[in-house]
Amino acid sequence: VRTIEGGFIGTGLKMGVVVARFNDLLTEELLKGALDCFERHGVEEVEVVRVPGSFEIPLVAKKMAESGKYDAVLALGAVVRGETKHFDLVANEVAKGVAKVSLDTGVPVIFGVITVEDELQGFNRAGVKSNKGFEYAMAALEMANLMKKLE
Ligand SMILES: O=c1[nH]c(NC[C@H](O)[C@H](O)[C@H](O)CO)c([N+](=O)[O-])c(=O)[nH]1
Repeated sequence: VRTIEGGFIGTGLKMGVVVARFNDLLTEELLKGALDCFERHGVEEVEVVRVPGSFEIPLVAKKMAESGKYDAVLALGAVVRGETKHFDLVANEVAKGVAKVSLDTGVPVIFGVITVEDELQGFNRAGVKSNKGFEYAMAALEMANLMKKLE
């Protein structure tokens, strides 16, 4: 049986990150975790693009993926139910949009948008208990390497 897996070595990989400014107390922490992960795995080329909110992520992720400049695109955002009545709308649209971009372009786009009830839950995921940004960056490394192996 031959199993194919993507490793976590980042040298030679080009990573794109699109991060929402909305709830930036949370998203900047997610970004810090992701950049720490990339750096510690040897990624030398990372470009960070900021958008107003998570709803804008899919369009910019598509533009980045289509540019052919990145081995993977990491989408970071935080949708907090407490603040918005249209929590589900934003969260669902972003998830659907990110998945579509990935399939349409063939570039891994990692869904790193935390959807939480309130800011405290958000902080728990953005560094207090764990940093989901680091974890999502690991998925980006694995997928970037895996796609190269499947070529
Ligand atoms: O990233 C977020 N954007 C949010 N809204 C802004 C949205 O992403 C767009 O930027 C805005 O609708 C303009 O298109 C949020 N809320 O509404 O609460 C949120 O919790 N998180």
